Amino acid sequence: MTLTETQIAPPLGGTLDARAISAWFGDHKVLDRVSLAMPAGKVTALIGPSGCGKSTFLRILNRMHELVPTASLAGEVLLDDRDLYSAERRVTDVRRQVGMVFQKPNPFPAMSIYDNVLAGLKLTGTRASRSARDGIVEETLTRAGLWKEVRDRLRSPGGALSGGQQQRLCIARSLAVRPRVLLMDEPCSALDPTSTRRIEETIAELAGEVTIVIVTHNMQQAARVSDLCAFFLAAHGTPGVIVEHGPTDVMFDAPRDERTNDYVNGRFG
Ligand SMILES: Nc1ncnc2c1ncn2[C@@H]1O[C@H](COP(=O)(O)OP(=O)(O)OP(=O)(O)O)[C@@H](O)[C@H]1O
Repeated sequence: MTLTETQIAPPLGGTLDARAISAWFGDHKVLDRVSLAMPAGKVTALIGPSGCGKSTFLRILNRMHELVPTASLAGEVLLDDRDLYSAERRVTDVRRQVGMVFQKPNPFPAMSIYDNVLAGLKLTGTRASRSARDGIVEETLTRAGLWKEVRDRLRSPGGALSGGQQQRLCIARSLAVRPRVLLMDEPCSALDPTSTRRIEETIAELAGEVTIVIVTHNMQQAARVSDLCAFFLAAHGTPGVIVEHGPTDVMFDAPRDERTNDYVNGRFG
């Protein structure tokens, strides 16, 4: 694939629809028939106590779960009505369309900021002219809220940035391959409050353009950044299920289930 300047406009987010997802590590079942629709351009937060399967569910959404040798799953994940797990679907294509930002910022530390942004494009074999590359770097760093801070030092190593800047660089790197969906697994848990707030602003700016699914333990963060919330729970060694999901304001102000109410108000977990 060769990119031209006209092709670097951001695509609109896609709708993800997970249907009856069960997951195992070996014979340990960790999710039981979890269904969740994650609407295009919205931010969906996955909340719940440790070990209830949120990260596993997230990693199923871009086929990273299958990287674990003992892992298996049942159910289907549709991206705009097409199953990510169908036989004709290439896993590299799935991971390009459904990007991932991890808990710990993981830029290539010795690689320049400029090359870090383009690293995913190189991996997918995408060729681009010099001016198209410059355009992608500026556009994605701008969308990730980092451009103004790094525009004068694009050739500096990614590892020289602060933790919060590194995380925004990783967001820019994810955006450079033009994903329809961005998965974020506790993206702020390694960051200070100021950097956390900056990432939250970035999420707000990206919403609408990209569908975002974020795992967070921080209830204030879930309330601030998400449109929709899903509350996961795994009771007493049983596999994780979604107890309740819906608009974030309802989940926080008027949940239907007492367990949701207790969790969002910090009474367990
Ligand atoms: N690679 C793995 N191999 C075996 N078991 C795993 C693996 N990853 C996760 N598990 C198990 O799957 C279950 C769900 O873990 P998962 O990390 O998805 O939960 P979580 O809700 O994201 O937890 P946390 O909030 O602590 O990150 C746990 O029992 C965990 O021990």
